[in-house]
This record gives sequence, structure tokens and C-alpha cells, in this order.
Amino acid sequence: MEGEDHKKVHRKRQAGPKAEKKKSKKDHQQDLTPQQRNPRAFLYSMLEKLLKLFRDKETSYTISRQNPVEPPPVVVAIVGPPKVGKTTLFQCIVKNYAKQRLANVQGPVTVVAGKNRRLTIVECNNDINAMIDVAKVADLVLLLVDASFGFEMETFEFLNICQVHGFPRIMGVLTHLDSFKDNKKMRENQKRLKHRFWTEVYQGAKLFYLSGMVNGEYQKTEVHNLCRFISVMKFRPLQWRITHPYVIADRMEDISDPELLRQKPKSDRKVSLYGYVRGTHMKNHITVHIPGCGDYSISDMHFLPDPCPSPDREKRRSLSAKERMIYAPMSGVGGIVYDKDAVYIDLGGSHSHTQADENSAPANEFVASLMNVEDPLDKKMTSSHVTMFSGTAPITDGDMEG
Ligand SMILES: Nc1nc2c(ncn2[C@@H]2O[C@H](COP(=O)(O)OP(=O)(O)OP(=O)(O)O)[C@@H](O)[C@H]2O)c(=O)[nH]1
Repeated sequence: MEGEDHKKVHRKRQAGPKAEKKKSKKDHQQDLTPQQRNPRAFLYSMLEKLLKLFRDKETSYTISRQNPVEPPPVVVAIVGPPKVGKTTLFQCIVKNYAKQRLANVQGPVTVVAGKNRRLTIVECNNDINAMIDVAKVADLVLLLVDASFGFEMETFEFLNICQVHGFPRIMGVLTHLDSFKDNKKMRENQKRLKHRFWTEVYQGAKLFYLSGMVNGEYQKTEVHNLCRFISVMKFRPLQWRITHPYVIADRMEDISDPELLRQKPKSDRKVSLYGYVRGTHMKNHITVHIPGCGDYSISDMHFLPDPCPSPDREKRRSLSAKERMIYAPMSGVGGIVYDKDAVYIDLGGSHSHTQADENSAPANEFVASLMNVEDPLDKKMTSSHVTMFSGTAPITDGDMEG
């Protein structure tokens, strides 16, 4: 009993330096969030967040090492023999992303494909020089193959060229599958072409099938699937590209003196080219590669605002209609073509409104409807009349003035 009496209850210090220290520590703890107070408890969720961030940004990190602001659009080239369906696929891809129809495809077209991805799509015709240029700069190649014919010489040639500069990502697209009447034969053919494609590119390379056309376009779901692949695809930085600056000119203006051209039509021209800088930084006195032209040293260079900026990186998942930008200065979006100091509206010739051309109808519907108006508005107003009560004389424009 005696021993228990000696046990004193511990009394906290009410004053003095120790008490003050403890008090300030307690106050500080109250200001902290639960995560700051006990970081270990939140370790797992933080790790998840970090991994997600890393997964989303992986592509842009690799490409944007030279350009920390925003990577330029990814270059997608559509390559294939003549009449295989390149232009048709081009138009379908643009329509899928930008919800707009291109009147005629000319020059590269830049579209916003997602929050972190923009695409510059180019069509490559069957010319060997064009193929070499495209193989150098393309990040992704859509290799079109006519299934009813099989692989053509040009396709193999292109694949050989690609090997020189480092292989871009290649996806095969089989068209003209509707030309097979027999389903079994079509499937056999698909299988044969797939294995041939795998031997040429690599085992398991992605091959898409476009099974037929509806109203002059490929089927929407098939194009949509293809586009989804393009939107999420990861790209490797290739050797040639990370060591050279290059500009894919998406717009060109001839600024040479018209008087000089009149006197000497074959004199040298002065042109200005517009495009995103890709590859490495541009330095002074460095030669810049321009696909289709060659290597040039720069005489003058200006920074321009981004004509097709990426959408704001908010948390919303899908793009709004406003964010689905398209930049196609040479192609005539919605029937409009830009020049240096003018804007042209494509009406499809002076007699286009008399011909019922179903294919071109949606592109210039608005302008065509304006052309169909025969009387001006004031004339229509004058001839119109309103009857206020049944049995009374109608009120016309002249009555109002009186
Ligand atoms: N039946 C069928 N016709 C197709 C298919 N793909 C394209 N075509 C048609 O083939 C024709 C040529 O298509 P384009 O898109 O102009 O081909 P292209 O490769 O751009 O042709 P060039 O620019 O001349 O090399 C068009 O009339 C298309 O309608 C397909 O899968 N099936």
C-alpha cells in the first residue's frame, strides 16, 4: 500500500520551454492535411497517380525532349499504289476527327486527335522521290493494299526505303475487300496477305480491313477503330529525326515580284513556306530539310501563332466540337481556300448550281443555297402580305408605309 502512495500521476508541464515546444508542435500538426501528417498511409494511391501520369505523358516526353513547350503534330503518311483508296481514306480520317468534309485533298492537313495529340496527315503518291521524302519524316505510315490485287512493287520499294532512315511505325490497310463475291475466298486472301505483310514488316504488325464503301466513303465504325489506334499509338524517336531540323510545309506562298515574272516567266521564284519545326532546334546558319524540296539554309524566319493549337488540358475526357480543330490551308475546308491576301469560296464552277452533284453537296451546301435565292430580301418583303383577321384585306408592305 505504501508503495502505491508513492506513485505520482504524471503531470504535463504547463509552463516553461518544454511546454512551449510541445504546444507549437501541436499547433503545427493541426495545420497539416492528413496526407502531410501521415504520408505512408497514402503511399499506394500516390504511386497509382504517378504511374497514370507517366503512362499518359510517355509519348510526349519522348518526342518533346527538344521542345518542352508542346510537341509538333505527329506525321501520318498515307502510302499506296494508284487508285487504292488513299484519298478516300484521307477524307474519312479527317471527317472522323474534325467532323468536316474536305472538298479536295491538297497538301498536308492538321487535325486535333485528342487532348495530347495532333496529327498532320499527308498523302504520298506513287512517285519514288515522294516516297523517299515521306519515309524520312513520317512517324506513322498507313500502307494501303488493294486486296483484290495483292502487294505491288511500289509497296516493297517503300518498305526498303524506310529501312534506310529507321523504320517509322507501319500499319497495313486492306481495301477493295468488297470485290470478292465469295466470303471464303476473301478470308483466305486476307490471311495470305496478312502473313506476307508480317514477313515484310514484323510478325504481328497491325493490319486493318476496310470491308467496303457506303456512299463513296469507308464504313464509319472501321474508320473509327483505325483512328482510335492512331490516337493512342506510341512513337519512338528515330535517329535521323532527332539529329536534323525539318519542316513539313503545310502552306506555301509565291511572293516573287509579279512584274519580274511577267518579263521572265522562268526566273527564280521567291516563296515563303509555313510549317511546324520538327526534329531538333533550328540554329543560325543551319540547313533545314524541307520534304519535297531538299536542304536549305534559312534566310529569314518568323514565329507564328499555332494555327491548330492543342485543346486546354482540363480534366474533361472527350473533346468538345470547338476543340476539334482542323488546319488545311490548301485543301478547301468547307469549300474555302486561303491565299496570301484573299479567301476563295469554292463553288465548283459557274454551272455547279444547275448540276445536282450529290458528292459535292454537303461541302458547299450553304453557299449553294445562297446562290439559289432569286429575289433579294427587300423585294420579297414588298411582295409579302399578312392577314390579321379572317375576312379582312391583307396588309402589304405599302400599307405600313402609308
Ligand atoms: N469497291 C471499292 N472501291 C474503292 C475502295 N476503295 C477505293 N475505292 C474506289 O477507288 C477509286 C479510287 O480511290 P481514290 O481514293 O481516289 O484512290 P487514290 O489512291 O487516292 O488514287 P490516286 O490518287 O489516283 O492514286 C474511287 O473511285 C473509290 O471510290 C474499296 O474498298 N472498294
